[in-house]
Amino acid sequence: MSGRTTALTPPADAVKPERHPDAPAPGEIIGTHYDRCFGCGDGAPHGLHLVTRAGEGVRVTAEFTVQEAHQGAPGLAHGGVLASALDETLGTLNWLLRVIAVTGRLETDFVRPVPVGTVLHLEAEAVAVADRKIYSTATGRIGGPDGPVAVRADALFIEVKVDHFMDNGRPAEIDAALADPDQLKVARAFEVNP
Ligand SMILES: CCCCCCCCCCCCCCCC(=O)SCCNC(=O)CCNC(=O)[C@H](O)C(C)(C)COP(=O)(O)OP(=O)(O)OC[C@H]1O[C@@H](n2cnc3c(N)ncnc32)[C@H](O)[C@@H]1OP(=O)(O)O
Repeated sequence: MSGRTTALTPPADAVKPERHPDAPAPGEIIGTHYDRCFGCGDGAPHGLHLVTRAGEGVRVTAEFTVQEAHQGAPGLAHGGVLASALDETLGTLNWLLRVIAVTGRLETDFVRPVPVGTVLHLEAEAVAVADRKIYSTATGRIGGPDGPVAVRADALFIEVKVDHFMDNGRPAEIDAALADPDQLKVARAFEVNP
């Protein structure tokens, strides 16, 4: 992690993140946390449809194919879309920690242009935890998992309770989520009781 701003430098009392004993095994696909999520949901038509796998330790890998709907300049991915792919991959790390957390800060470097049709190979790792704060870092490579880095990010996620969504989400979608048994299963996986 580059720690480019002090906000992304873990404090002295930060500890190494610990993979939860019930976390998905290395190599296992980590399912979507919400069917309509722009990052990982199957029910988001213009979404990224990211498929993420658990890695060793507190690491995940993901692949994202840049589609025509993701362009910013002709034939090239929009930077915000690439930042979303990094954000989603980083967010999935919290599954391995078994905590619900949202992005507080995301710092992104765009190193190489990413053409439409490219498969972006993403890798993320949680590097430190301090109370509710989870520090993590990610890269996106092109041309293969060992190809050159096209994008990278450092992030700070903040642990929240399920009330964060109940209190702030639009009621129509919250009610639909609570009525969906699959969504409730996801919430139980996070050990929350909505
Ligand atoms: C029915 C439902 C089922 C649900 C089933 C599960 C669903 C699972 C969904 C997961 C979804 C993931 C999706 C992908 C990841 C997103 O894209 S998440 C969406 C984007 N992010 C957001 O919307 C977050 C918006 N921000 C907020 O709501 C609030 O600012 C936060 C982040 C919750 C923090 O507020 P707070 O809880 O009041 O915390 P606060 O006391 O201000 O800060 C706590 C600590 O964090 C630090 N901090 C806070 N913000 C920042 C910041 N921006 N920069 C630096 N430090 C910060 C503070 O300085 C403080 O540090 P200490 O003083 O403890 O050292």
